[in-house]
Amino acid sequence: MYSSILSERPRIISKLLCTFILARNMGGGPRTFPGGVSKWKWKRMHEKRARDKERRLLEQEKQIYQARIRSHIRAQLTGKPDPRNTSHGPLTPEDHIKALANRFMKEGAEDLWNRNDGPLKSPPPFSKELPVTDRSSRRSGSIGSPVDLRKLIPEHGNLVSNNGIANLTNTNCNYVHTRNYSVQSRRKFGRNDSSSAEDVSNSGLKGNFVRSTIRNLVSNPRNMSNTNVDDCRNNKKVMPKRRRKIWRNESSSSENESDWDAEGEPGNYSWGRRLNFAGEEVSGNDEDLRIGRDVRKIGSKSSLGKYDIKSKRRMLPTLYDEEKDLSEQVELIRDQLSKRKLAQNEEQKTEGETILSQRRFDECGISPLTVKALSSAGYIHMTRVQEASLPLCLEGKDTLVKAKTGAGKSAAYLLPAIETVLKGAGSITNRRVPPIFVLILCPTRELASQIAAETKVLLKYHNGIGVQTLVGGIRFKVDQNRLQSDPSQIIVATPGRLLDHIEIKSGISARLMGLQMLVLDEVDHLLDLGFRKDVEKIVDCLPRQRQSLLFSATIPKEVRRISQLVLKREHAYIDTVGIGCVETPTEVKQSYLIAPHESHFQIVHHLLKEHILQAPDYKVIVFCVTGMVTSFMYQLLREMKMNVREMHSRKPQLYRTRISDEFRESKQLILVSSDVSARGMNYPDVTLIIQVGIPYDRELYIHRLGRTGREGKEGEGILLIAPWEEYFLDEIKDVSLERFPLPDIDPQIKLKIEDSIAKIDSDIKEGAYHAWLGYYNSIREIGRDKTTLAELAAKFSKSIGLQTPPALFRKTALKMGLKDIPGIKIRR
Ligand SMILES: Nc1ncnc2c1ncn2[C@@H]1O[C@H](COP(=O)(O)OP(=O)(O)OP(=O)(O)O)[C@@H](O)[C@H]1O
Repeated sequence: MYSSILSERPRIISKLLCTFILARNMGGGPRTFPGGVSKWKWKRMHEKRARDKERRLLEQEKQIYQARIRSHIRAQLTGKPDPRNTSHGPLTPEDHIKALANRFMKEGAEDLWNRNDGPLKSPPPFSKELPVTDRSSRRSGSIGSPVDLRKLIPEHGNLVSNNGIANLTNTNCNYVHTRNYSVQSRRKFGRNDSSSAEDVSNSGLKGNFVRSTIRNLVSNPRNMSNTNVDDCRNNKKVMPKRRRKIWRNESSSSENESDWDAEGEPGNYSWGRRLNFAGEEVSGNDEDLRIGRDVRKIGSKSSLGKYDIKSKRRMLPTLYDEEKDLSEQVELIRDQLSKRKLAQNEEQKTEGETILSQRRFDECGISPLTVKALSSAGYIHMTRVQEASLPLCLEGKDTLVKAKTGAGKSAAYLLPAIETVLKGAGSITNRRVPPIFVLILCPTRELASQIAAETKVLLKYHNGIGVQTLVGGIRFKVDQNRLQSDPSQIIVATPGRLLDHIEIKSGISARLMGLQMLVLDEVDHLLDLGFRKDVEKIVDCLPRQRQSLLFSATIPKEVRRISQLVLKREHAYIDTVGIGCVETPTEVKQSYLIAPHESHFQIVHHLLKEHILQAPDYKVIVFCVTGMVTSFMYQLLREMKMNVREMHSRKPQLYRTRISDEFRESKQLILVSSDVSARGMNYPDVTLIIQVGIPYDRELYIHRLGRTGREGKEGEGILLIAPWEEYFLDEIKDVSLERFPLPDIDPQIKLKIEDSIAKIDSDIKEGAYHAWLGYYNSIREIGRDKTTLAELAAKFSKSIGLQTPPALFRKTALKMGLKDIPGIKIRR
């Protein structure tokens, strides 16, 4: 049985095979096709071609739609020819679309072109948000129907007619699809609008999403729009909003896009949206999600760094609010501060007028006898500088004080000085030499006398306490006798004379060993080159355990530094002027006049005459640059019948003291002075200061001017300079000066002055005028011929009868860029 089956086996197998093969339905077509390809291969090839064609048509559709949009935009700009295309006029929208159709579809485009598909007459439903479209400016004459794609795609008439119309009417999806697609193709191929769809599909559209969409379209064309919309919706589901923002960051190509994006329509998540940062297509399946994650990663804050434009938006609202609150508060505080400052300024102004504070002397803990003396002198309330400095000075602290001229600085150091003496006198036990408890140094004799006089007023009720001056111009022997007969605890001295006493060992050094307080009035001047060495020597002779008080209206930076020579490291600095404020008195009107130096005498005379007319109780100081010029000016004004006095270093001390006292007490008087009266001198109620010629420096200008407007009173200051002295105005540019026009001088007065000058020059002060002119001319010559400086200096010194030229001469020369004058000692 088995053997028969085995023998029959080949036959059975062949029969079965035959049955199986013959039973198959092979279809009616040929088994092979041209080129020897099988039926299946043939079929696949055709399917592929159909897909490609479909894809191409879709691309054309998109590009034509884009062209319509562009054309629409151009339609609005009609009449504005493209500046780049100067040889041709602008195309009409129809021509433009036609040309594009020709370009995209090559053959037969003319026939395919539907004239009714001209520029968009009305936007598609989804283009409501199209911002570039100015509806009012839309051109008429075009037909409003959408592009008839049936004519463009005859082979798939049905398919595309459904889809084309659906695409246009149905949705943002397709529109966005198209736009994004174009973005993508621009990314990939640059701005090559004519790139074929094939190129695009070959190079860029490789994502599953694209493939599945096209496959879907081919297999079931009717579903195209739905498929896309569905896909879009699906995409929306899978794509979180944040990803959309990242996309927006990257795509900056169109304002439309951002608007549409903001709407959040489904179409926003179409093909174009699926680009990664490299511009590659990203599909919507799992792989896409992974890529999407990558996209997120690439676009993360850390990767974008400073280019992350969202970083600002990410600020927590609370933080932002806090910051806003804070800035509002800061503004409020600033506002309040400026108001307070204004109020303070007002207050200061009012206080400045009276210079007095609210604090009384009996509140500050000084001796009742001193308070009594103050009261009888009419001092009840402290001035501002006294209020600020007294507590520290009375504590025994080293202090550097800056306060405006006429602010009451003298009393501010005299009161602690008296207290020091009182304390020191109480602690004396059987000393053989009566100690000097307080030493006050000042630069001029007149100032020393003035300080001593003021001290005496304050010591009125203090028996046994005395003050004595040691100044030049008095016979040395007289000084010595007084020191022996009346050993005072307070000495007011000029540095030169005190040093003389120390050097000849008159016994003063021993007395100075008990010194407890050193005061430097006009400290900036005392520590200036002219005095510094003398001051240093004096300080070296003084005990280290002492209190030092330094006062001035002007304290330049270098003086602050040098003041360490005298002050302890831990000293106090009081500045009642204020940082950035000018030291000149607020109530003084300042002006300047530039005139040739030959006319200065006439101008001074004219100014004085005018002032006398305006202020019957006039009291004027005229400052001149040298003693010689001062003397000459005095002579001239006296010749012109003016009530005038002179004050300069060429006059004997007794005369100077007498004149100083007289001027202090008088009214209707003119004092012509050199700089001996410039600092510290307290001549009450001076109405006008005239400075003829530039002062040595800015500080001297302030001190000269400070002889008026004291105690907050009103005053006036005029600076009269020659044209070459104009450079000085730069040095005082922070001070507000008004320029005066040149006055018209009466020719008769002019003649009279010229006669007087001639008379003085020949009869009274031989050569003085010429010396004065020589001074100016010499300085002018320095500017012209720098090599002759030494000669000029010598000539000038000789011409004015001096051994050495004045400091101003040297300073001016230096300012003009000259080297120092060799071998000539400078005189101050
Ligand atoms: N507490 C006070 N009450 C009233 N008057 C005062 C008081 N203190 C000082 N004075 C007066 O103020 C005027 C100016 O004082 P003082 O000469 O001390 O000024 P200063 O600041 O030293 O000026 P300068 O810087 O020119 O030397 C003087 O006439 C003085 O009598």
